[in-house]
Amino acid sequence: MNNSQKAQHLMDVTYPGQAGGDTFRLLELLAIPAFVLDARGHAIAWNRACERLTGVPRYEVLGSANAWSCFHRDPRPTLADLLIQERMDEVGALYDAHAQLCDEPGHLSAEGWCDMPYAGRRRYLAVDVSPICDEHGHLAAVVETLRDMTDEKQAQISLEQLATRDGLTGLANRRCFDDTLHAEWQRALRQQQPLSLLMVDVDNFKQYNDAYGHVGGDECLRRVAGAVAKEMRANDLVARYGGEEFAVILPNQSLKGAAIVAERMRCRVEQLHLPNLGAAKQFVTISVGAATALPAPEYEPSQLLATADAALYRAKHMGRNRISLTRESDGAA
Ligand SMILES: Nc1nc2c(ncn2[C@@H]2O[C@H](COP(=O)(O)OP(=O)(O)OP(=O)(O)O)[C@@H](O)[C@H]2O)c(=O)[nH]1
Repeated sequence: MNNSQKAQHLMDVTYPGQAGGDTFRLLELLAIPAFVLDARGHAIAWNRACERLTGVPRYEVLGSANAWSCFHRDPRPTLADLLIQERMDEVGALYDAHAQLCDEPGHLSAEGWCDMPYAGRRRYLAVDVSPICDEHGHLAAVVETLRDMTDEKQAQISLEQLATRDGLTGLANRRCFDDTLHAEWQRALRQQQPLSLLMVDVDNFKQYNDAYGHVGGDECLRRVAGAVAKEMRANDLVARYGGEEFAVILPNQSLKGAAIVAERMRCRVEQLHLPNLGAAKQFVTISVGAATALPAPEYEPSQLLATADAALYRAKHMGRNRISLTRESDGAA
């Protein structure tokens, strides 16, 4: 039996007497993972490549409405399900990106992360769906083809990280900070919410470098960065602003809340107990300036920065290892 006879035999066994058997046979020969759902959402084809991608053999899927469970841990429809159930308005919420494949309705592509619970590794899949209609134009089935784009996606994420991360500490870099501050300022303006900013500076760091060398200084910056970042919530951003200075954006946070975060950071760094024998406290400490603004069209984010900077300067002036908050006289923010 040659390969094509073998494939034919396999399809006859798998889909005995199935209408559209030729289509399914072709599908089986495809190197691209593909499956077909009928108009009720039941799987009627599941090719070899799809078995390899998902780790699920066809006999476990065919005839069931559970194709989704081969891709996701929690219940959620495949793109083919969405097309069958006429729920295309949900595509945007379920996938990272999507587009119409051609002018004809129902031909769609989308991409996003899938858990792949049986294959055992998350994968970023690009998915295309196309409807199959009967002679009356009614939807009879939907073909879904899949491409594993995990390597490409990871390369893209790494590139984005290179562009937005600080190489020494792994925190957001200055460019990312500037972009985020601008975006958060606009959001706070639209939503009329407060925006808080912390400027954080390592105390007596010149002495630290002098005592422990530049390599020791770098390690110290990494430890301080880690401690500062531990106080962050999901929507906050902590960045290396430059040298031994860090900046923290706290969206929708009052000055009182910002002061609490700042004090927690100060304590956390102090508790690292990193020796700095040249400093008064004998340990590495930080000073923090906090400022809050309710953005208005006549103000600029740079004013908030200047106010937080002034507060930081005051904390240094008052003896370091402390936080200082905005005062009215510090400016508009
Ligand atoms: N190891 C290391 N040192 C850095 C880095 N960036 C800046 N520095 C050093 O940080 C020190 C900052 O010194 P100063 O600006 O005088 O401030 P300070 O000694 O911390 O004094 P106060 O801020 O007033 O408490 C300088 O010695 C810089 O060379 C870095 O990436 N790695």
